Amino acid sequence: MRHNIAKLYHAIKFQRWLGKAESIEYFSKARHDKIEPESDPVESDPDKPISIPPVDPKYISWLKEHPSALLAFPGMMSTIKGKQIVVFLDYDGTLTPIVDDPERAFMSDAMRIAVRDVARHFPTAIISGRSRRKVYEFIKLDEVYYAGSHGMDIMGPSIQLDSYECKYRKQALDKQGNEVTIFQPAREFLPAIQEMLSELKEITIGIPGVFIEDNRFCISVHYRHVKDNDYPTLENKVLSVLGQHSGFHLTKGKKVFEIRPSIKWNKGNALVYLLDTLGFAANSNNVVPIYIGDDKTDEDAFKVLKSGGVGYPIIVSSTPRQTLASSSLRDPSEVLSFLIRLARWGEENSSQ
Ligand SMILES: O=P(O)(O)OC[C@H]1O[C@H](O[C@H]2O[C@H](CO)[C@@H](O)[C@H](O)[C@H]2O)[C@H](O)[C@@H](O)[C@@H]1O
Repeated sequence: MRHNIAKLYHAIKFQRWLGKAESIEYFSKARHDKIEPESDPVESDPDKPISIPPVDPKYISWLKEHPSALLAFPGMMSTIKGKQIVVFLDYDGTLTPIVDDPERAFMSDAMRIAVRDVARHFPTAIISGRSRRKVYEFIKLDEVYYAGSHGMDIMGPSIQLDSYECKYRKQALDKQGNEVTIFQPAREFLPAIQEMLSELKEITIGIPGVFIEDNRFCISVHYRHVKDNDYPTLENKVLSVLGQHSGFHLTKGKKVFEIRPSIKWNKGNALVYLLDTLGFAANSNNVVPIYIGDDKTDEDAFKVLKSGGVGYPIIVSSTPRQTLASSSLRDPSEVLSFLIRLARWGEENSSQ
């Protein structure tokens, strides 16, 4: 296992990077994901009669490659027993269903209780594309760590700054008055992000349905409500704003363009940063990270676990998808069942 964690670190060239780096490595050139409109399930109207969808044979065969984490749960736990579990959770599409209005992606009370109960037994972090502040407002739990802006804004365990001197870190107090360390590797991009926000708002004013979300270290341009005819115009306008600012690139999520600083830092790096600052890198032979996420940006974290041969990368999907995850959960309701079981397992095993 120690060898596996070393591989994990090597995979993203982290190796005590935190202690040394004074600047974050930039992409050699701006990388843009291939931009294609994408469909995904949106939470259905609760008043509609329930119809059982036909079983998709492709999904059934995909499940053989990515078995249900619920069915795999007993096997997983028998190998984990005695080791330290650390839980990482994405937000949209994982802890809440995808909904039409990004401002109304509220988490259910049942999910909040399940996440809280998991966090009472295992260190738990949320790693989201949203701003850290926004995701905290949705989750409202003080028991978990938060990494917003796709990992570019982490409020994590307090670390000794003299041994980890770096211009991207600062000490702060959380809402409970506990010392935490804030790590923001894209801090110098903030002025340019504010400029881009104003430019995007102005340039897209004539396109009905566009919603621009300030995620602090990145920007989401939502087009879920944009007419198909207007999509190419919107895409051109977004690319034209991007073209005026060097050091940024575009990725694509669920009906959303995401503009991000071109630094080599993603959800995978955030996962390793949190493991390291939680103190598990030095004593890593007993650590089992579990990461649950539904989107393309979560693949960066899956990749870290897969290449290190450690932990459990779990994708949330009800359709067959190209993924590095080893197992799957169909939707947030299955995520809820998984978290409830995990918390119960933690309860039973902590009292032994
Ligand atoms: O990393 P995540 O926590 O999954 O954040 C990714 C993006 O999630 C949000 O947008 C998505 O969810 C919305 C609410 O369900 C939905 O309306 C939208 O179409 C989806 O793309 C969030 O609003 C974005 O800023 C995040 O980048």
